[in-house]
Amino acid sequence: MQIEDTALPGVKLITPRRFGDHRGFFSESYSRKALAEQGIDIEFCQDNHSLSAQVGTIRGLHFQAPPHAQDKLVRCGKGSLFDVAVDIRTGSPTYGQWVGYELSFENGRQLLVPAGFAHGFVTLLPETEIIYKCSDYYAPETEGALVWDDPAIGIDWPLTVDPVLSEKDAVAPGLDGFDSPFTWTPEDAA
Ligand SMILES: Cc1cn([C@H]2C[C@H](O)[C@@H](COP(=O)(O)OP(=O)(O)O[C@H]3O[C@H](C)C(=O)[C@H](O)[C@H]3O)O2)c(=O)[nH]c1=O
Repeated sequence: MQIEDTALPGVKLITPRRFGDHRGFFSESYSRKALAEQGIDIEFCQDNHSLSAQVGTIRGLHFQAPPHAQDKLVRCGKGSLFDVAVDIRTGSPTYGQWVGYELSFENGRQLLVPAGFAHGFVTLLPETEIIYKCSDYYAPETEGALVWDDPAIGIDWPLTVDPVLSEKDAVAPGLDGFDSPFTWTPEDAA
């Protein structure tokens, strides 16, 4: 398994090994032990799986606030998507900055999105399925959202069509005036 740092400390790009043969491939898509051996020891408790039928479906930018903040380990089970993490920790040197990567069935890549980061994605193929592990349970009373196209964040979405959005996502607020429930500490830089 390959683990790569990104421009946002804590956000990691993870590529599990695939064993190909005449039948196809086998991959350990998740191993707590393998991650812990590389310093990533998270106790995930909930798996999420969603299907987005249309290209250009954007889900996000979402987060859960403490005490139910979620680390997420995201992968694409079918199709392709551009997965984005945004640093929303007050005081962080990278506050409001984002990283994005194509996760697809083909490339098998995964993105670790720690608590303190908003998460969202846009689909690049029809019938795309996202599967992700969460380190805390769904707690709708703690959910928060930021609007996908906030110029203050400036995500360069690979969009070729008008986005397909939920009603909630279409009216989410921007970063201006956002009172983040997360605070960065120097230990986060470690
Ligand atoms: C997130 C969640 C939702 N739900 C129910 C609530 C709604 O009735 C339905 C759809 O929820 P929502 O429209 O919030 O789904 P997404 O827009 O895909 O939200 C997710 O999108 C981005 C990409 C995320 O990272 C979050 O996990 C999550 O916010 O599923 C549950 O029952 N459990 C859950 O954990």
